[in-house]
Amino acid sequence: MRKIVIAGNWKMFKTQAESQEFLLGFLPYLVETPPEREVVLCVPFTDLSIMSKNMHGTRVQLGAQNVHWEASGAYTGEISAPMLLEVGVRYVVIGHSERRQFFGETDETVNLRLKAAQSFGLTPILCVGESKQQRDAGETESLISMQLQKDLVDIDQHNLVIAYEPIWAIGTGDTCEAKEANRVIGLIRSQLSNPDVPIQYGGSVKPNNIDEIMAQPEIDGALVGGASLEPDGFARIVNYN
Ligand SMILES: O=C[C@H](O)COP(=O)(O)O
Repeated sequence: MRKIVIAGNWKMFKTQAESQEFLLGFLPYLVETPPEREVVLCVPFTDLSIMSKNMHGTRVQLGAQNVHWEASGAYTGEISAPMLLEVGVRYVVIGHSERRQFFGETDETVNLRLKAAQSFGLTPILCVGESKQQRDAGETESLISMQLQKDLVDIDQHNLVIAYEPIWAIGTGDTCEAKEANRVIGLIRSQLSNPDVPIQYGGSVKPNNIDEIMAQPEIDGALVGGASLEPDGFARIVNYN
C-alpha cells in the first residue's frame, strides 16, 4: 500500500507570527484527517524552530524547502541537513522548478542535495515537471525521463517522495487535468526501481479540485503552494473526500 503525503509548500511566505496564527487555525481540523495520511508543512527556514516547537505532539511533520549537499562549510546563505535535523525537520523539498529556474539548480546539484538529505535521514520531496514550451513541443515525457535519470543516480528509492509539478500549472490556476496528471505520474512510476514511491501532483491544487485529483489511481498526494497558506483551505485539501 503506497503512502499518501499531502504537503504544503509555503515558499517565501509567512513570518513567525503568521506561521503561529496559521497553526492555531489549522490544527483543530486534523481530528477529521484519516490517520494514514501524512501531513507536512514545508516552511521558510526562519519559521522552522518555532513551528517545530508548536507542532510537537501533533501529527504534522515539518519540512524545509532546500538543503545544501555539504554538512558544513564556507557556503554563505546555505543550510545543511544536520542543521535541519536539529530543529526537527523530517522532509525537504529538492529541485523545485523555482529553484531550478531562478537559482541555477541543475540535475547535478539536485542529485547532490538528494544524497545529502538521505544520508542524514531526511525524506526528500523531489520535484520534476515540464514547462509550457516543452509540453507544447511534445517533450514532456522525454524531459521528465531525463530529469529522473539524472536526479536519481545512487538515490535510495525507499526514502523518497516525488512531486510531478508541471511548471505551467504552478501558481496559475491552470491545473493539469487530473487524468493527464495521472498519466504522467504513471509514466514516472514505470521508470522507478521502487514502484511504491509516493508520487504527488503539484500545480494549482485547490479545495475545489483536490477530490478529483486524489481519486486518480496513480496519485499519492499533493504538493500545495498558494492554497496551503490559508488554514481552512489547506484543511479542506488535507481532509479530501
Ligand atoms: O510547491 C508547490 C507548487 O509549486 C504549487 O504551487 P501552487 O499550488 O501555488 O500552484
